[in-house]
Amino acid sequence: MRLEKTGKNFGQNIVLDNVSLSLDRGQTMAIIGPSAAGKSVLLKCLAGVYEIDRGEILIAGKNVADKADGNQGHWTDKIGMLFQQNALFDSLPVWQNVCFQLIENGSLKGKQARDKAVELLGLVGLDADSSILRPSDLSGGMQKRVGIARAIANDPEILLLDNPTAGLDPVLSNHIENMIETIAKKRMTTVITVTNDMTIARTRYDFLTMMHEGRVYWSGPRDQIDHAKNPHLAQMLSGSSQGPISMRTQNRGQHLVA
Ligand SMILES: Nc1ncnc2c1ncn2[C@@H]1O[C@H](COP(=O)(O)OP(=O)(O)OP(=O)(O)O)[C@@H](O)[C@H]1O
Repeated sequence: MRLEKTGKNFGQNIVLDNVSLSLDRGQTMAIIGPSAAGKSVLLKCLAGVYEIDRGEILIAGKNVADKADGNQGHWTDKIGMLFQQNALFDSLPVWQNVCFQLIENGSLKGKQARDKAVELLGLVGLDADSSILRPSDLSGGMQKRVGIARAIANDPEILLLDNPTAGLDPVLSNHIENMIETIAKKRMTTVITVTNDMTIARTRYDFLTMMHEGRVYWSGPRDQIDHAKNPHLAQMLSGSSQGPISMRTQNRGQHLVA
């Protein structure tokens, strides 16, 4: 999977600017960065939720962003995504949420789908009883795990996770990160995870990328992190309020702290 000089605007707001990244199958990458850096938009562009305005998204060598080329096909079927707000349907029980895509495309129905959902829920530490509940009956952490179970339901080649451990206790976070690692290594799934947990970012993924104001500020393998001489990265990893990254309002350039 490769992003080549990818760009995305919302009106006048340049949200992704010249983003180039590359991962081989089975490799994993954590993406960090301050609020509004473009992390979620990057994942959504990769998942086909948003179209990019510039550059290329290459999957298995094909530019899937180039509609004219007829390359798009069903590439989004190869992608599983956990959205930041989970995006679960409250009108459906948990098991139908988990197997939503498989039910929709006719791969599974009825008891088969329910059994598959229970199996997937087990992987994320939820018991079978939770499968018949509505998402709103679950705690925030449980909803997050249902979202992860849904993201892996179609055995994706590329797994995109927007803050998978947000709101989870350390034991569960560890369990989820172990599961992500196992999926990546055993199924050769490429994983890109946006996270605010700096320990997870620097220890659990093959590569780390830091974004800031829509650009890649630093990207490299895990063993290079401690040698990086990038003040943005150093500040982000240490969580210091002193440094080049200042607190910003929603609008680019308007700083709360100079
Ligand atoms: N659908 C949209 N329409 C207009 N602007 C958007 C849309 N989605 C995101 N943006 C803008 O794109 C920028 C990047 O947003 P994004 O959600 O990618 O940030 P982020 O790095 O994930 O931040 P956070 O860590 O706070 O979730 C922000 O300025 C945001 O307001």
